Amino acid sequence: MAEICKTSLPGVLEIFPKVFNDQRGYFFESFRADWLEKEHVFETWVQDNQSYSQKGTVRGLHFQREPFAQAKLVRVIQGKVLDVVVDLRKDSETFGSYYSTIMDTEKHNLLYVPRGFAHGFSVLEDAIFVYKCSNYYDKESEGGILWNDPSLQIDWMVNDPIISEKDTKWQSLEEFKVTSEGGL
Ligand SMILES: Cc1cn([C@H]2C[C@H](O)[C@@H](COP(=O)(O)OP(=O)(O)O[C@H]3O[C@@H](C)C(=O)[C@@H](O)[C@H]3O)O2)c(=O)[nH]c1=O
Repeated sequence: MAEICKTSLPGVLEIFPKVFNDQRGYFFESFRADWLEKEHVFETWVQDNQSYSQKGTVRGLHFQREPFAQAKLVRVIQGKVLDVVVDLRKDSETFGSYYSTIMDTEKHNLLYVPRGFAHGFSVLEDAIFVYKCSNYYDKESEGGILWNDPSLQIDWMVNDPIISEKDTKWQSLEEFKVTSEGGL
């Protein structure tokens, strides 16, 4: 059975599947609804996404606003990333804190990211990143926080990252707090 671990941010779960290795290769269960149900999380996943990124890329930090807010269940199927989530939930005791973890194809770990978090990752080895979303993509609902926000002090473990133009223009956490009246 997979190991379901609470993290430093209430609601964020890290999942370590049981991997069966033998002379052919490996087998593991990559998704089970009951992993989350045991933690009283009930999601209907409606969209799966896949991206490929070169080593040195940073994508993030992204969220969608209500009514298109998304929970995500993320993992890598090739390569290695540093996955990062930032708590943007209004009135959360951990508002403005982040959790990061290395995701790779040895541990095959997954991260459950609830609504109300910004999410991003940096690419430590060329990576295929896949994730389930609990709501559909909606361009108008997209939001973000600057990946290198000075108050977050995230160590992304990459220098001079490859980044989209869009991701250079998000708000700082301070600006976000003001414009969102304290959070998501
Ligand atoms: C996310 C997304 C993008 N797109 C389109 C929009 C755009 O033209 C192209 C690339 O989009 P982006 O640059 O936003 O892709 P990307 O930077 O990979 O965006 C993703 O980043 C990670 C960190 C997340 O957490 C995701 O939720 C998502 O925001 O794909 C969709 O059609 N559907 C989607 O669900």
